[in-house]
Amino acid sequence: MSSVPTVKLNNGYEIPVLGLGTYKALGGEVEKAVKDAIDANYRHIDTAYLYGNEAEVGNAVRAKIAEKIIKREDMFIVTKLWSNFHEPDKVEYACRLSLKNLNLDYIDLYLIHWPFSFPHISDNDSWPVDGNGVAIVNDDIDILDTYKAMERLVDQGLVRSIGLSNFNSEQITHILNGCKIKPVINQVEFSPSLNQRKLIEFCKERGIAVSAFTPLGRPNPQLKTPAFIYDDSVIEIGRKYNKTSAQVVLRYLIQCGSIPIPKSQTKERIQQNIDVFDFELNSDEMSVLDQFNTGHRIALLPALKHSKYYPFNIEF
Ligand SMILES: NC(=O)C1=CN([C@@H]2O[C@H](COP(=O)(O)OP(=O)(O)OC[C@H]3O[C@@H](n4cnc5c(N)ncnc54)[C@H](OP(=O)(O)O)[C@@H]3O)[C@@H](O)[C@H]2O)C=CC1
Ligand SMILES: O=C1CO[C@H](CO)[C@@H](O)[C@@H]1O
Repeated sequence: MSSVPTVKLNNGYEIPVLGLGTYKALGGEVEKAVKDAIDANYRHIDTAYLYGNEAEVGNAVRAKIAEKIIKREDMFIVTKLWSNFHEPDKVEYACRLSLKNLNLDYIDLYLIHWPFSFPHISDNDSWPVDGNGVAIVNDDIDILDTYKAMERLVDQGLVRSIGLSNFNSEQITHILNGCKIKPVINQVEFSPSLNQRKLIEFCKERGIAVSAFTPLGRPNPQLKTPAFIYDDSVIEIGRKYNKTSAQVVLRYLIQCGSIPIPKSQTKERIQQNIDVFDFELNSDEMSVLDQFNTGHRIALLPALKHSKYYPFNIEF
């Protein structure tokens, strides 16, 4: 089994160009998925404090280290600061909670999960709402102040790299204008229906890599959505290379310059999703995939539209 190609980040660390997503994968299932992924040669795992599965992800990684299948330094573990820990003096506390959950000595990449923030009511009140069920935001915390607290985690050796997630171009600029340590990555939703070419170009010019979440658009076999998974033109391209439409899509996203993190807890799909390094789409085939760009966003979080840090009120 050959290793997955890597992308060199702006601080010199390398990240495998494809990773395993874990949102909604819980308990024994996620532990098994991460073990299956490591056996299938994944070395990059994406989790978050919000997902409530850091402990299981860490268990799987440590089990594979104990089996001598991997060493800690072979793995690239990503987790994220949730929005109720944006107060600068809460950031180290949150990071230590994640480290404790993972039961690892350091995190490879720690991301600010979203630019908007919530008040910290308790560690596990992740989506505080008022008496009418309306989201409570805390717009008094400047994302740069949160980011500066993240920088201190690098200085302390708790995390190797820091980055952003769901940040738009203006928010990235705000960070770049005041930071000491450049973010290495902005993790955003990116699939053929939400073609992030402008944001990728913007990030690339500034030395920031882009990882692609919800890369498969969360396929629904009953509804046959998203179209790019079930469309005959994509299935046809797959047939030419003996690949599924999901593999064609992941290949497309990699060739667009992103780092996709498809989630699966099904062994066969985990194996399938990483088996995308023995073919290349030509420019006509890339154009077929480009045609699915409707701008449809799954992670829209409309309840937060009124926050001054909501990222989707400008073009990119
Ligand atoms: N930073 C952020 O705000 C966000 C980050 N993320 C991260 O990105 C990851 C991926 O995104 P996610 O939203 O989970 O969506 P995905 O687009 O990765 O879709 C996941 C779904 O696709 C199914 N699937 C996986 N592989 C295949 C395949 N080859 N063929 C058909 N179906 C398949 C999975 O089923 P099954 O598991 O049953 O195999 C699951 O139901 C998340 O898990 C999370 O780690 C996601 C959203 C937001
Ligand atoms: O990581 C995440 C998983 O998906 C959720 C909803 O679609 C997002 O809100 C969240 O950021």
